[in-house]
Amino acid sequence: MYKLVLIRHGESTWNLENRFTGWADVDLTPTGVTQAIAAGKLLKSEGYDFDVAYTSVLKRATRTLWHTLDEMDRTWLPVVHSWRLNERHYGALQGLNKLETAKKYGDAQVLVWRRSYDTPPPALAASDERWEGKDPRYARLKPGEAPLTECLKDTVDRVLPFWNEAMAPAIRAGKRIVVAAHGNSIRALVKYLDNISDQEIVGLNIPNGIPLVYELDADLKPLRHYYLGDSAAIAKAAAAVAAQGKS
Ligand SMILES: O=C(O)[C@@H](CO)OP(=O)(O)O
Repeated sequence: MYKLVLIRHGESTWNLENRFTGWADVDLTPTGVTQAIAAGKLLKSEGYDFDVAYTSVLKRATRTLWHTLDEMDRTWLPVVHSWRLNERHYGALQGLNKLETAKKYGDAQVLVWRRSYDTPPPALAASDERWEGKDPRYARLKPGEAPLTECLKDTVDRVLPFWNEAMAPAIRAGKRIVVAAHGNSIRALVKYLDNISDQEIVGLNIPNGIPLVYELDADLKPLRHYYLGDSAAIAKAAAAVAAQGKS
């Protein structure tokens, strides 16, 4: 039996301001730092240890990982960054307030933009100064790989090659891995691992900074999964994420 630990980054400044974030590279809030430290303490106290860590190229996930590993006295572990673990790109919604957007376009439209499997939010123009495609961290991407918007299906399509080519082989080789990523890149992975339907995935929300453990069989099929920590607090945190786009 293998174990895989997934952690959504701690609260970010735009989580706090309730803004659509996507590939915008915002930092953790002090609460977010506290959550990441608590995740490390919890993992350590429950006897978890890792051989390699994976994260995105965004600082809210990277710093979450650093704080978590620091608490575990594992800052020396190899850390692999991939843009494929980035948050789902939020297109032209990036930077807008979720509540104000719900008041303007309605809760139903915002739910489609936030959670539908295959309807992307309106795209950014490549000429828009908010577009990240020209940032040096994306210089090695092939033309067309840096998105202008993404639905969850697009995120699944770009996360899976990284799962298949990096994470799954590492797990099979006996490496204990931890992944610090984002609400929707984790939803993409969970959808694939648990074979969740396009309809059901709409209702799945990942809370900030709480380790999600997957136990996998020899074929990397999930046997069970669970969050570490207080289940009532975790359910409340997931419900709060679901409510962010309601007017
Ligand atoms: O804004 C975002 O990029 C994500 C995660 O914070 O939000 P949502 O839960 O609306 O997908």
